Amino acid sequence: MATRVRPGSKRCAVIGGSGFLGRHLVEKLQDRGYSVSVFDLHQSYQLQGVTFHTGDLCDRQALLSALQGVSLVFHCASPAPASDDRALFERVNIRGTQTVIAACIEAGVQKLILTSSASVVFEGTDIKNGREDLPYARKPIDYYTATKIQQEKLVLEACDEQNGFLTAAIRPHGIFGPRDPQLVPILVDTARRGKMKFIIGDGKNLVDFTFVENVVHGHILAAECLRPDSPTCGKPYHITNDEPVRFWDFMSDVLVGLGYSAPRYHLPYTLVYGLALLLWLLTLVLRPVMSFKPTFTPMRVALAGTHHYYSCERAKEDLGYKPVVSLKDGIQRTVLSYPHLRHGA
Ligand SMILES: NC(=O)C1=CN([C@@H]2O[C@H](COP(=O)(O)OP(=O)(O)OC[C@H]3O[C@@H](n4cnc5c(N)ncnc54)[C@H](OP(=O)(O)O)[C@@H]3O)[C@@H](O)[C@H]2O)C=CC1
Ligand SMILES: CC(C)CCC[C@@H](C)[C@H]1CC[C@H]2C3=C(CC[C@]12C)[C@@]1(C)CCC(=O)C[C@@H]1CC3
Repeated sequence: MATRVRPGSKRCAVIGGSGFLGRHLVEKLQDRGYSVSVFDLHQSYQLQGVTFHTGDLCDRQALLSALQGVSLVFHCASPAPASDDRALFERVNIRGTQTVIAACIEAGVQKLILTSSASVVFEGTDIKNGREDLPYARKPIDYYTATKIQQEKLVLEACDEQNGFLTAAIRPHGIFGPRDPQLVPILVDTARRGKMKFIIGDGKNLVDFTFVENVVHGHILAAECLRPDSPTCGKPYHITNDEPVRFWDFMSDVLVGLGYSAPRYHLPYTLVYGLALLLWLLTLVLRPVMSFKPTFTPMRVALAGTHHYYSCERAKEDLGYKPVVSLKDGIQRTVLSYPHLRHGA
């Protein structure tokens, strides 16, 4: 094991710091006086005072050189769920996370905070105010989620108070905000192709959407509360906006805010889910000869048509968490940040 980094040092590294959440985290950490470095496949921006290391997190040597002198690591890298690439998820989220843990220990890092996902307990059926003690999904809804479960277990099991290596996991849900490459762009693309006319199910299902700055806030609180003997050691925390909202109201607010029409016509959930499943199976069969990516995947349909919202009581109690941006303000700031996606732009 390397020489231990001075306890209380404010040197941290963000693995995945070029991504959507990672970059917001880097910016806030810098504001709070941390000295920050980024480890990612690529460098997507420049920020004075931030050092970038490009490399693959599965490469232990590359990680080791990036982690020298770092006391706190945030691991928020993952292949995008939309890639639906089982081998890639297993390589990066499972074996890569084992490499991250080993490199952290070897470099003398003291704290590791993982960005997990609230979806680790979601099996495609209703979850209302779910707490962290719900069992992991036995039948995860996709490969992405299956590997996020393994990843979270690895990180939490690595927590070793005796040897001074402390870990915790943040489970956000439905992150949105400026620069998100996923939720708003996919929504707008679907609307532009005339496919956002339908509501899947009765439209009354409640879901958590979490403004990115609240997710960042949860990560930093977890890192700062993670001390030997603190209740945070080895624990997962739901971090949400604490304002469950009807999935279709949220979608409509974003669409209308950007000048598109809200979906109006209802389609039965089981019909759409069945069709999405058929289409997904077809993409698997046809993959050797052609590749296409359906908009309505079984995972998206399940997310769009069921209740799934989570209690963040544990984060409130252990971390003193409270959302810093309301859902209404978050939606407004998000909509304003995408002028190029406005209707007619
Ligand atoms: N967005 C959401 O709604 C939710 C996200 N999460 C989790 O939050 C985290 C961040 O997600 P988000 O910011 O949305 O995702 P992004 O894709 O924007 O960011 C992930 C970053 O990790 C990088 N990366 C991927 N593979 C590797 C690798 N092998 N080595 C080094 N870097 C790599 C990506 O590079 P590249 O772009 O080149 O692939 C990207 O820069 C993820 O762990 C995700 O599972 C959890 C719940 C909800
Ligand atoms: C086409 C429409 C039915 C839906 C368009 C919006 C969706 C792209 C998003 C709605 C909920 C989002 C979500 C995620 C990705 C984007 C959505 C499906 C995650 C799967 C991202 C990664 C996670 O860990 C969980 C997220 C749940 C919510």
